[in-house]
Amino acid sequence: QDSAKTPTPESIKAITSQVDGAYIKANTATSNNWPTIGLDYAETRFSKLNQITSDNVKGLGLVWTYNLESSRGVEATPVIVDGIMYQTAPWSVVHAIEARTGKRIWTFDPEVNRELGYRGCCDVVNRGVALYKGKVFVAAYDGRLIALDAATGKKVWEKDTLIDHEHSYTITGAPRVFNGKVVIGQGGAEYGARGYVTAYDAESGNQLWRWFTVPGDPSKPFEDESMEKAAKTWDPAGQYWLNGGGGTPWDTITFDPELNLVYVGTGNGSPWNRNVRSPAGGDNLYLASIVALNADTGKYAWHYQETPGDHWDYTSTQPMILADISIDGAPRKVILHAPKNGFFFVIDRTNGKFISAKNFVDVNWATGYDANGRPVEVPAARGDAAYDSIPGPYGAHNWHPMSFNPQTGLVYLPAQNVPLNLIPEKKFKQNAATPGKFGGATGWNVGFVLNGEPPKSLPFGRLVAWDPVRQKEAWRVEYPSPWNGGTLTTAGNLVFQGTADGRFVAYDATTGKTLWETPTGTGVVAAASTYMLDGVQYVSIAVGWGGVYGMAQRATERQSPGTVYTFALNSKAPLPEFVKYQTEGLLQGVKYDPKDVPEGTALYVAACATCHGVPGVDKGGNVRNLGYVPAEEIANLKNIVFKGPFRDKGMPDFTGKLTEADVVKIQAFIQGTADAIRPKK
Ligand SMILES: O=C(O)c1cc(C(=O)O)c2c(n1)C(=O)C(=O)c1cc(C(=O)O)[nH]c1-2
Ligand SMILES: [Ca+2]
Repeated sequence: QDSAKTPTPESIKAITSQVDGAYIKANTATSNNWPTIGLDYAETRFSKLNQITSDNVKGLGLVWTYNLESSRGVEATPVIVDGIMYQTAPWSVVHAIEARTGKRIWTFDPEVNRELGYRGCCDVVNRGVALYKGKVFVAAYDGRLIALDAATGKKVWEKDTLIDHEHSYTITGAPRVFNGKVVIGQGGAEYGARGYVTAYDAESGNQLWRWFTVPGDPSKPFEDESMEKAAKTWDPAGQYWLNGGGGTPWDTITFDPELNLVYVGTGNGSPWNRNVRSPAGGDNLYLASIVALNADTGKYAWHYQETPGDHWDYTSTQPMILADISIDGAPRKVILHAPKNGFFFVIDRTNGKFISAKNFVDVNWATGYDANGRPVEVPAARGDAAYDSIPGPYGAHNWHPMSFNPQTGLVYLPAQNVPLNLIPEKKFKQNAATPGKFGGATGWNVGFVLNGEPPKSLPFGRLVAWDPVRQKEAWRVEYPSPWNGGTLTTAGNLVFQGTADGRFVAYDATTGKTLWETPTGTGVVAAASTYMLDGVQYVSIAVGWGGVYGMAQRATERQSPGTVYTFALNSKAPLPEFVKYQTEGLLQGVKYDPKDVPEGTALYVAACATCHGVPGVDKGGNVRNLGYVPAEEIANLKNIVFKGPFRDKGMPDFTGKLTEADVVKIQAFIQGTADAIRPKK
């Protein structure tokens, strides 16, 4: 390459210090750069670039790859300005990469204590950085918000954003920056947590405002009027504040420069089960809602609740898109949103008024929405009996970003069903770690027994092209597995998506026809970005299988490290050599007493199942399945469970949480299960 173009700290400083609100707005006119994870403040993920088109995309080839040296889920979209790329990896590690060559500029590891991996429900992922006036902002898994010098990767400031360290708070989301403020939420509502968003001064890190998503302890004063209003929709008999109530805004927070509002997508109830959280019922504001806040003050402006009285982990944290579209002949400023609950929403973003909602997959909890924007519920969905939740808690759409192409008028949406059965827990206790309760030993406490009966719904993964005006599917692509990547759409009439089975694919945006694809080193969950550099259009995607579904499941036999791939027309770099998934045969020969299996089952469900899945039945995702590890490891399980060797990979130390006798029972369950499923000769 032209050495004049090799980035130096001075040149990176000059480039990145230009990035502010005006820059991001100006870039929307050209899409030459990709300065925020969603491309623009509206987070359309629609690029105006059209060098790569549906006619020539078959000539797309690899330019370079960059090894993120990670094994867990990679969820961040690459951010690129003038040849400098910022990408995050698992454990909130930031990489600055030369976009021309794929060479490393710097990396920053916030050194999150790996033993705290279990404090998050859903893999030790990170959804990306925000770039603003020469600084890169990243939220660390352990709750710190960190500002880095974009040129050097050196820390400028760091703030602990957590209100306490007793509840199991973590951060996986990307911060958003606007008007000199950096805003971040957090996760934790599977464990007991109270959600909030906080704005910090981008220069100094000083806290500017904070807004809680749900009311707190009623014996204390309300933080603001919105909390006073919300408290009326909760039943204090549930003592929800002990568990936090939930509403954790763990992903989308979208800034609207035109209306000076910030839209926050709030999370599920904590615990999930409303019958124990708020026994008399109620909407439980502001769970599972879109809430608009004044961007300057953080003051509540309006809300629309997508799932009143959430009962199924139906978060509304899924990425939203701000669009100006014509409905019934009138121009409307809307939010396009597809939360976990399976309905596609069009909301007026000037006032939060419901415009329309339609299910984009089959659902069984509601038959539709009435004219006032309330769901018409199916009573069995809140009953006392075992219930096949469709969508299940993995959502009909999870965090994987969708995109909106104004040329086709279509939204490209990664949809799915992951079957799950919910049995209401009869003797729920706040913050209790009961054997038999999924994740109980590591703090999960949702008020349901999961898969106590085998779910009967069928899994699927699907790319849906959705017309938000007609509320109708235009086309679809079926996949062999749920949990496919986010989407990118372009003026070249293209949709790009990575897949769970390890491919990166380009589709015709109008018809859904497959135009090009390449294999990738592992399953893809993140979304791609595209940008111009020296007159050439590039497409980059970060590949790394994981997230909540990807810890225990897999859909490809490839298991390469997290890797950024960059493509351009007529480029022919060879693909890297892929790493094959290594597995021992089905576990055999560990001695156990069959009488220990029932108790071992309950202990395994509480301590191991969240990450390791079902031994032998699941095949292992980015965390190994214990039915396919060397027999010596299971025979010596206590050496792994107590102060064990995998603590630096995210495994908790179970000292004080399990006893040696418990571990013997868990061994019995693991080997017993492997023996039970072994084909009989
Ligand atoms: O309630 C929460 O606080 C919370 C947090 C997170 C997270 O921070 O990643 C997820 C979820 N919930 C969740 O329900 C979920 O399905 C999920 C998937 C993922 C992922 O990254 O794959 N995170 C989360
Ligand atoms: Ca959740």
